[in-house]
Amino acid sequence: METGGRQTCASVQKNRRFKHTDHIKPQSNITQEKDSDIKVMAGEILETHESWEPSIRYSLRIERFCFVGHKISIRESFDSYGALIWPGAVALSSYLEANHKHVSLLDKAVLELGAGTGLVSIVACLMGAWVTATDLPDIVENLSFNLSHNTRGRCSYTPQVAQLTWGKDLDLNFPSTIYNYDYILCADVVYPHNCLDELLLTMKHFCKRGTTLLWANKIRFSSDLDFIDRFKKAFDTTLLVELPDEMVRIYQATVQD
Ligand SMILES: C[S@@+](CC[C@H](N)C(=O)[O-])C[C@H]1O[C@@H](n2cnc3c(N)ncnc32)[C@H](O)[C@@H]1O
Repeated sequence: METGGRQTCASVQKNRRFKHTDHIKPQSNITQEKDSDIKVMAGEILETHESWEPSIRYSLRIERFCFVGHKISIRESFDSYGALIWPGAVALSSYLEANHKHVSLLDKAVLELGAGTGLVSIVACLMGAWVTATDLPDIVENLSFNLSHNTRGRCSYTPQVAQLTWGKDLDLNFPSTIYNYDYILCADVVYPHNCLDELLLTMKHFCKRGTTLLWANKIRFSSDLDFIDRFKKAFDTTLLVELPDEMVRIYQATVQD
């Protein structure tokens, strides 16, 4: 059965297998690129990112993937960062599928931050996890649709969807005494926005002893590298994957000893 990625670019995605690596390449050659996978025109590395806006230039459509032996169709929407499937989501989904023995999600409690259209949460759910996918209030309707559409009748656990604005009311809505997760998943949550402090705070809130955080991100800007420095100071981190062509890295983080 076909497996492993976006069906519209199967030759690229189908046989991709990610392996653990300790190697990291310098990012000095990050340049402007057109990412035809997600139809977003990313800007070049900037010292400041005030002028950066993604240029979304396509019509509403369904993206089709095949992961863990299941066909997945994702309904994208308009006018929001959470309306598109970003490269980090494809990379993290591929990583989870390829490393299912190392990262066993079976019967694990999984939380996704900034889930967007829901691809990563769907893959985690199909791998047997009890998943809560979270995002901003405006995003959760399409997120719920995609999760429900792709997991109904296929999964042991019905995925949950919750509104979660980074840094907001975490102790109130997600008190650590009640909400404990085995895995926190994040894909392309770092890009030029003014909530990076709140994002790191939220990662720290959920990543407790016994939790593993997996974060996949396309590295575009100097501000992304700054966040990586802060991320490394906040957690014990390992670079699991680096995809130079896609400029995507996947980090694993656990609480510091
Ligand atoms: C670049 S998109 C990535 C979406 C998805 N993870 C993917 O890789 O396809 C960033 C996501 O973070 C969410 N987000 C941005 N700011 C947020 C905030 N302050 N609180 C919660 N989610 C936020 C957006 O709504 C969006 O879904």
